[in-house]
Amino acid sequence: MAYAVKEMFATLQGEGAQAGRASVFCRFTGCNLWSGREQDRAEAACRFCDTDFIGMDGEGGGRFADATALADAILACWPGGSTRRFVVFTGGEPLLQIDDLLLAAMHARGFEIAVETNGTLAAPAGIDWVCVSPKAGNPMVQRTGAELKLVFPQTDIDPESLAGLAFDHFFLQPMDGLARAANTEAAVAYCLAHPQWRLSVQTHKMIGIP
Ligand SMILES: C[S@@+](CC[C@H](N)C(=O)[O-])C[C@H]1O[C@@H](n2cnc3c(N)ncnc32)[C@H](O)[C@@H]1O
Ligand SMILES: Nc1nc2[nH]cc(C(=O)O)c2c(=O)[nH]1
Ligand code: SF4
Ligand SMILES: [Mg+2]
Repeated sequence: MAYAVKEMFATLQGEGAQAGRASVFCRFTGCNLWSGREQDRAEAACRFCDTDFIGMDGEGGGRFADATALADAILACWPGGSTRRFVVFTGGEPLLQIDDLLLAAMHARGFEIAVETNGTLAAPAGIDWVCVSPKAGNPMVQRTGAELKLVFPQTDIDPESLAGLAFDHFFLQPMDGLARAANTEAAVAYCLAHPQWRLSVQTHKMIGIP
């Protein structure tokens, strides 16, 4: 299968329990909850997205003909040596495109594989680190994983409704946008009162890296 990739770059994972870790980010084109066009945002199934995932015109983006071609490009992007290789598949919605061939090609190149998903699609087996970030009003199909990272606050999602799911880590990530400061304050207060939850700040935005 061919893969459509918006951009690919080396950076530090900015969010969640892997924050600070050297990574290659592979951002797939397209999402099932928003077209990505600003004129569609107000009516979209997910309305607070902070990401441009349209097209294949970003740094390192393009159409990759098969899993070997994409995996080789990701390896070429990896800045370190032969250990601790780490790829984060994101988007857009990466589970629209990830398949077993791609996972096998990354593992063959010595990569640990992480995925950032909205949880509306089942994750295939073989992903080493599944981060689910549920979106209010949309079905949560993928209900297990390494990390649940809830953008907070979202009307219609009470964190306690998710607190019993089988994840190793539970994070609240303040919703970025005009109300980021107030959302951060609310997330801090929530974590203080509900210590199962930890705060995930988007550290890459603070220090100005992608
Ligand atoms: C752009 S999404 C791509 C992956 C997938 N579609 C998803 O939603 O999880 C990557 C991460 O950014 C989070 N995110 C998106 N918009 C955000 C915002 N305005 N503030 C904070 N986090 C945001 C998502 O919830 C997700 O955890
Ligand atoms: N540095 C960095 N960390 C991230 N963690 C999740 C991101 C995403 O957009 O999926 C992201 C991102 O875009 N940049
Ligand atoms: S599901 Fe993820 S990529 Fe899609 S619009 Fe929402 S935050 Fe953005
Ligand atoms: Mg991002």
